[in-house]
Amino acid sequence: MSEQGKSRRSGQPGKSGQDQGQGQGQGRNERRNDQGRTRNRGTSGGPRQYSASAPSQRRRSADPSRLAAFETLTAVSRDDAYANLVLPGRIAAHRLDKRDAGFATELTYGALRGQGFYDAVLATCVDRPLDQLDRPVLDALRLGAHQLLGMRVPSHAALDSTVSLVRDQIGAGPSGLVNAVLRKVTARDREAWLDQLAPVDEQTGAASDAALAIRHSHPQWIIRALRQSLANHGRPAEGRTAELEALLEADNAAPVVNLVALPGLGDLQPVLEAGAEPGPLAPGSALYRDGDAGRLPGVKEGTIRVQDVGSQLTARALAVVPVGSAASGTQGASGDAVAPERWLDLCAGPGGKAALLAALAREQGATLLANEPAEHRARLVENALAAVPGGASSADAGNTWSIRCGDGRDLGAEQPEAFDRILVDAPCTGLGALRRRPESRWRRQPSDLGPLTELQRQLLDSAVEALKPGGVLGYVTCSPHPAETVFQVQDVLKRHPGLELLDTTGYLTTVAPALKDAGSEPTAPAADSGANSGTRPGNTSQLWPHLHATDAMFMALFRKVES
Ligand SMILES: C[S@@+](CC[C@H](N)C(=O)[O-])C[C@H]1O[C@@H](n2cnc3c(N)ncnc32)[C@H](O)[C@@H]1O
Repeated sequence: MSEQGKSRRSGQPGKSGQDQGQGQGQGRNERRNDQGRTRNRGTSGGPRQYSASAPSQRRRSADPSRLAAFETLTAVSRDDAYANLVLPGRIAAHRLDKRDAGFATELTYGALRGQGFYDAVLATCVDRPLDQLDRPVLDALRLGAHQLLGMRVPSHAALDSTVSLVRDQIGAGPSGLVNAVLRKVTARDREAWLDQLAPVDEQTGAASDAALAIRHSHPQWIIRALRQSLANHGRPAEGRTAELEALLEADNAAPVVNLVALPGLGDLQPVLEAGAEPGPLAPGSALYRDGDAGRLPGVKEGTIRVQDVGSQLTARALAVVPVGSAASGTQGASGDAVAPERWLDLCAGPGGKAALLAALAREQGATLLANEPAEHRARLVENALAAVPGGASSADAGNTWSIRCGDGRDLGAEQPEAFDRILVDAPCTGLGALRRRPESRWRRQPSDLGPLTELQRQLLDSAVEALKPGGVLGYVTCSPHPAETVFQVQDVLKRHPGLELLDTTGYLTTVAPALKDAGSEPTAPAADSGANSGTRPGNTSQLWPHLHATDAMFMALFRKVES
């Protein structure tokens, strides 16, 4: 199989691709190294005050697990790094055992998730605005505050260890300030701080958005968007605030590791024997609660993959929808053999869904083109797909999959009516994955929505053009924000009257019957919400962390009506 234009064979992502990776927290034209740090940022995090002693001398006296957490936080705040990419390297560098690695992980993620609350507390204990503190000092204060107010670390241990860390890593002067501030923090426990800073109405028990923002450590604009989305999805008005709080709490809970065995390639049995439990929702899935999933059999080989169950279900649902008679893969009236189906993953990086789709395509005798514009992310896609035989550069005949490194907005014009199934897993705010990306809620801004929704719209238009008549399109976001989900669906239906919205919930429950059995189907726009024009209940689907223990994935399935 040879792809035209900017298409590249496996292993050779094209030079034409630019990093336009807004997907899940990434900005345009960013480059990240293996540690997840942006390159060439130098010391953009503002002035730093390091002590005069050599790093090797300093490190000797700092507690290694706290040091790993501190280094991760400073990389996040100074270099815009992703904590989940930096932390494993720091854990390895400090040779932390399982227990200490667990402590460092809780400390890092807890401090990042709880930043809204901890900053509100710290602001009352510091004699200047927090943004006037050196960033490493603020990072250390957040680590101290989380130990004092969010973990069961005895106060004296939290205080002493944080002060030593600051003395070793930043200097004696800042350690005095940190000592004084954290002593003030110890004056109240968590509940007392919440009562002071984020009171609830004594009569009604209701909290303002400002109070919820502190109580659950989310920016207010995200709280408003989540409330709106719950309302649009017909969640009962009575108890909606309690439901909103349950959702915010789910965002703050560490997610259980979800695994998937690539169909026809991965064997779940050894993983279950190694301590994983069978996944209750998705076929071929497992949950792992016991440490480093990287050590489980099959994970290194890539046939067992770490992937949120919501993501698994969207890929599987796209694969089961029947395509119309004009598309490939269906038997003609004469019974003649027809061409294999062609599948497209338009926004594939880093390749989670593409790997599952490629394995499903291989089983169904179809082929997959995985497209990604950012070169370094296209390489991640290639790594993800490596476990599936039949890559375009492999000796294997058949070429199950290939990679194109280019802008998905060009693909429709480049290859019109070429694909039977297309996944548009669009770049989005990622508000549905706050559990996994603890820093992203503080990075995202409401102003991100405009460019992202415009890009989603253009990618959808390109996908519609690339879709064969009778073909199936899956639109997916890892966000429940109405502008990225139900309103995007209404708009695409208006722009393309030849698109038919399918029973998405029906297909999701086909691949995950447990969703129905548990009486917990994905939610759909309510009749009176204004978000359902042109749609029926069930024909878009929203999963939720607090209802389904998945990321808040949205999916809408369409078919291009044959002319
Ligand atoms: C939500 S992520 C996709 C996640 C992926 N499907 C997975 O399951 O691993 C969105 C991806 O879209 C890519 N992207 C950004 N701009 C794009 C464009 N113009 N065309 C195609 N993809 C784009 C981003 O780089 C990012 O990798």
